[in-house]
Amino acid sequence: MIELTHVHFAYTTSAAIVSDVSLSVARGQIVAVMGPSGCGKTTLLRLVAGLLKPSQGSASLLGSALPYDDAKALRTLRTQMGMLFQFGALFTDMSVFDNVAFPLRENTLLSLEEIKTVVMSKLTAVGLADVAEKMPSEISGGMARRVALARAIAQSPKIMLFDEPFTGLDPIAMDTIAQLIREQTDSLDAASIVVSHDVQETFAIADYVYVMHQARILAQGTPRDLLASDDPFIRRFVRGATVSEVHA
Ligand SMILES: Nc1ncnc2c1ncn2[C@@H]1O[C@H](COP(=O)(O)OP(=O)(O)OP(=O)(O)O)[C@@H](O)[C@H]1O
Repeated sequence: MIELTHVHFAYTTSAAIVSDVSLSVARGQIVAVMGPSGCGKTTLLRLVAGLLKPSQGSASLLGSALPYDDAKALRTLRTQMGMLFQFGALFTDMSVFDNVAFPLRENTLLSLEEIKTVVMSKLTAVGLADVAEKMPSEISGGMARRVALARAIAQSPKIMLFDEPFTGLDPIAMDTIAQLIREQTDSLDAASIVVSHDVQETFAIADYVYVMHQARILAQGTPRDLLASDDPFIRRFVRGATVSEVHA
C-alpha cells in the first residue's frame, strides 16, 4: 500500500533531511516512525503524502508511483488519504460538524443526510458527538485534535498518516485515539503510518516500528522484537530515552 525505496530528500541548501530510507506498509498494517525531534519524521510523512518530492529513490502508493508532478492526479490520490498533521488546525469560522463534513462536501456526492450520518459516526468514534454544533474556539485543544482526527478519517481513507496524534491529549483520550487508529486501520483494511514520541501508546497499536536518527533509519522491527532486543541502543530507546541520549 505504501512503499518507499532508498528515498533521499534535502532542501536545496541544507544537508539530507531524509537519507536512504526504505519503508513499506501493507494493507491492514500500522507502521510507526519514531525518533527524536528534528530527525526527519514529518518530512518523511510529507514525502509519502506527495507534498514533497524525493531527490532520489522512489515512492509508491496503492501500487503506483506517486505522481509528484501531476497536481490533478495527486489531488485525486489524496481523496483516498487521511492526514493528521502536527499543526492541522480546524477552520475557525466553521462549527465542529462543518469541519468534519468539509472533505465529504468537497470530494464526494453524498446527500446531506448521508453526510450527517458519516460526520456523527466519526464524531462519536472520537467521543465528541455532543460538541458537533460548537465552534473550535469553544472546545479545548485536546478536543480540537480529536475533531481534526475525525476530519482526517471522514472519507474512510485507504491510507492514513498521523503526525503526533497523541500530543496534547490526556491519558484516557490518548488510549481512545490509539484504539481508534487501530480500529479504523482494521475495519477499512487501510495502511497507516503513525509518527510519535510516545513509546507506550505507539507500541500498543503498531505492527512494525522504524526508529529514525539524523535522517536515517537506525533500527526496525515489531514492538515485540524491539522490546526483546539485547542491543543497548534499542533497550534505552524503548525505555523512553531519546536516540541522542542513547548515543551520548
Ligand atoms: N521548510 C524547511 N526548510 C528547511 N529545513 C526544514 C524545513 N522543514 C523542516 N526542516 C528541517 O528538517 C529537519 C527535519 O524536520 P522534521 O520536521 O521532518 O523533523 P521531525 O522528526 O518531524 O521533528 P519533530 O519531532 O520535532 O516534529 C529539521 O532539521 C528541520 O529544521
